[in-house]
Amino acid sequence: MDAHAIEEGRRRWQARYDAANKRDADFTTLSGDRVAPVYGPRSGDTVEGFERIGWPGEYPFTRGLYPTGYRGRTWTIRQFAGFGNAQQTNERYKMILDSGGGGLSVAFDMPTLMGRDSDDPRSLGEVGHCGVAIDSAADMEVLFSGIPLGDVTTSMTISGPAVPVFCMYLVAAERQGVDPGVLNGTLQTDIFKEYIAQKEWLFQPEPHLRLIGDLMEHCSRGIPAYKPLSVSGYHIREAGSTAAQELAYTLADGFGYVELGLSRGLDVDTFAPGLSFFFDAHVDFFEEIAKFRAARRIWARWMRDEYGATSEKAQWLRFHTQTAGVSLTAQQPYNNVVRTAVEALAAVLGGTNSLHTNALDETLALPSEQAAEIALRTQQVLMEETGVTNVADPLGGSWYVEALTDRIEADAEKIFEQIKERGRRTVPEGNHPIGPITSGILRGIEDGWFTSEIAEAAFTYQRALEKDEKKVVGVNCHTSSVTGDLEILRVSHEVEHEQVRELGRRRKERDEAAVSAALATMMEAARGDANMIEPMLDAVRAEATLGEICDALREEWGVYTEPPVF
Ligand SMILES: CC(C)(COP(=O)(O)OP(=O)(O)OC[C@H]1O[C@@H](n2cnc3c(N)ncnc32)[C@H](O)[C@@H]1OP(=O)(O)O)[C@@H](O)C(=O)NCCC(=O)NCCSC(=O)CCC(=O)O
Repeated sequence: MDAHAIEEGRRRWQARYDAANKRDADFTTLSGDRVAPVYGPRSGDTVEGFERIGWPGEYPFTRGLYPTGYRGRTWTIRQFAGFGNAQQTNERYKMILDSGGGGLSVAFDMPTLMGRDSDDPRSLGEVGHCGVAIDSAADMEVLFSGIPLGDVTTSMTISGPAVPVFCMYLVAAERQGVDPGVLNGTLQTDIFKEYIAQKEWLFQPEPHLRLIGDLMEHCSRGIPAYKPLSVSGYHIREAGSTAAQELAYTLADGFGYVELGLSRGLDVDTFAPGLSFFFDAHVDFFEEIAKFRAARRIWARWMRDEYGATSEKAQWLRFHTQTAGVSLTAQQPYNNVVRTAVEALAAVLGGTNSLHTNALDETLALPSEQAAEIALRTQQVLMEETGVTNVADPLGGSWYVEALTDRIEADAEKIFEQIKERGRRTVPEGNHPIGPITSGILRGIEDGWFTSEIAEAAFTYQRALEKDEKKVVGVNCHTSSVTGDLEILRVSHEVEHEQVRELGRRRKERDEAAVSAALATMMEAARGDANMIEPMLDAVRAEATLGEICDALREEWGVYTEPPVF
């Protein structure tokens, strides 16, 4: 790009920066020097390929979504939390909000994630262990008691049974007297990544996609600020993928949901802002920063050029980041604080919109209160002390970071082509029921391609670790240590007994005939084409349980079984 065009861009950025709201904060260095809100090429310089880098707040958004960077608003501190019953988790949420957490993020226990009630025999021993147990709308009401749902943005990490859990959240809001139309938050919902990596699915892919389509339609019509999908690379990376695979599979999944919305006749500029993303921040500092920058650029280009998005918000890739659970070690667990800080810094320098920092004890158990506090304080140290919020995309223009960004983007584009090619093999061009990328994803799930690609990458890394080519402190180098064992959080089995008793009591008190009638109406919708959200909401209002709703759907749609791959 020639010097004149660069100067024009700088002026455009400056005008938008001047017009935007800024935080009332000190934007100087520790020594008191003023710094500019963004840096770019020297005046008069020509920079080849500068249109790929650009300025914060404009297409292709490589340098961030906002002209102000974090001067307008800092990232949301959103700590993922949940354990025991709704009452215990509610207390933890109040502690998080009181200590400066900016939003909530619900972790559900394994039975809830699998759409099973706490008294299901398969739930035995798991209730309240890796998250909070939610059986019905009454639990959701307790979970958010005293927390105004109209004011606090809440993210819920659940995909298989996301839709009935979302209905419980809407009913809890109704019971607080909050108009569901004003709710703002995020539901994970991303079923593609369940088949690809996390493996917590319920139904066959096609009916499940129809249910997600119903959810997208419902939200885009009536809950405009809510993000019904958090397209997740985190679990793909944690399963052992490379950074480029994480990026490419996740963005491809995102394209799949765009194709789903378009196939339902929804307007891309209306529904696309409801697609949000979720990435891992692993320990290779610069590669991660490059990944986040490439993610924004690829998404903006595909949304504009492939899917016809014209509004900026529909081209924006907004993302939450979690530091890499898989990088934490049980050996010398205090080192995990350092890893988490470095990973969190990479997320921030990559422009994350929301962040969770892992607790040092998470390889051993759910975080203790002290470990959760250190994790939260890690973000606060970055935000308040280090000066990283002063300048937007401070690494933009670094030869290394720009080259890495380009390389990861090129690798991702190659993977998109492979996915499309798999789709072409299944369905002839022009006949895709949802879209070409979706056909490729479904084929890749069906024939185990994603799983084996990830397994291959995981194996390559593990071999490198075992040959000492890659190092992990405390594991294959610097192993001697004076630190002792950590106190870890143990969730008592009494929680399970209490939850089962409470569920039994609620079942006795509800109007059985109303529950059966509401479930029957919901199943009629499931068998036809009508949007299922309203009838599901009625079932939830009648206190139908999560297990009852999911079992009815499992019966109709069939349970997914993964094909064996050797
Ligand atoms: C979009 C995100 C990513 C973030 O939403 P947030 O509400 O926190 O932030 P946001 O939308 O970026 O910002 C809030 C509002 O401020 C505006 N805003 C932000 N920065 C601004 C700036 N500089 N200038 C002007 N406006 C700005 C935004 O446009 C938005 O307004 P408007 O709305 O008006 O635009 C959302 O989807 C989210 O919260 N995701 C979290 C997902 C999550 O928690 N997942 C946990 C998974 S945990 C898991 O899976 C477990 C893994 C394990 O196994 O451990």
